[in-house]
Amino acid sequence: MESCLNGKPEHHEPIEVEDICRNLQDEFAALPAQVGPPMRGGGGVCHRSEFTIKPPVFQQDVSQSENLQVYLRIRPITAAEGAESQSCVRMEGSDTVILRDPRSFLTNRQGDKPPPQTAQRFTFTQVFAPESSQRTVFEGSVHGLVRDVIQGGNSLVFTYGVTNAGKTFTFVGPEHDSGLLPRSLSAIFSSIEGRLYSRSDLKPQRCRDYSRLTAEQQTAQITSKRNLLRLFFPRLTSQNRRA
Ligand SMILES: Nc1ncnc2c1ncn2[C@@H]1O[C@H](COP(=O)(O)OP(=O)(O)OP(=O)(O)O)[C@@H](O)[C@H]1O
Repeated sequence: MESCLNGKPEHHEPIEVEDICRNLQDEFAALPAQVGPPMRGGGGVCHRSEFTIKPPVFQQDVSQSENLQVYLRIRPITAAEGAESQSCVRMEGSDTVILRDPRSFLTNRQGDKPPPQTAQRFTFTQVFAPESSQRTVFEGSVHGLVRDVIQGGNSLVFTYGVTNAGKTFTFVGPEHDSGLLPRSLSAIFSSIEGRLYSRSDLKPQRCRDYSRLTAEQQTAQITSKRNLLRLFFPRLTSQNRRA
């Protein structure tokens, strides 16, 4: 840990991607073999009617009143991933998911006897199902934070997940179905509509401070901004001059 914090971790042997994959699978199976209460498979997602649940390894029990809120969005399974992948993830209420060991599906494909069904339970502030719309995710997660920011609060929002998990889709989204960032900006700009200061005699300084400009300083500012625009967008500014 120390070497990670102080700089690049030292690797004595080359790490191969295949090794990492194998290790992760072993980790899944190497949990303490404590058997939890049997659970009825509901919603038609689980193939078996019962399976054992191992004790949670990551129980992030985050209440709304805490500063840190962790949301999980499950994206729809793609055709390439196959419908059977859907069976790996099952929602239990609005804040919990059950993950099943994917090896059981792989072994089934090869015709071997499937290993005992094992699962892990993860709890979040809220879990969004694959069919959740961008609007539902925004209103259920970030909307309240944006309101706080408009009132002067501070918030940090980030997405975290493996490649192809849906981070960009959730954060930015396609043009016709915008994600968290455009929705947040739209809420912020709507909130200041009609309250914009239209004169150009204030100049922001550092973070929160500002200075009032004299008439000469305003002229100098306007000239320097026009020059910059001409430099970067010569065609646009010459069209404006003609109009
Ligand atoms: N909720 C969703 N509904 C429909 N399609 C989705 C959803 N989430 C992700 N996708 C699709 O899944 C694919 C991967 O999503 P995305 O590019 O957002 O992943 P990512 O986590 O940003 O990946 P990377 O880290 O590699 O950039 C994209 O084709 C995206 O359109």
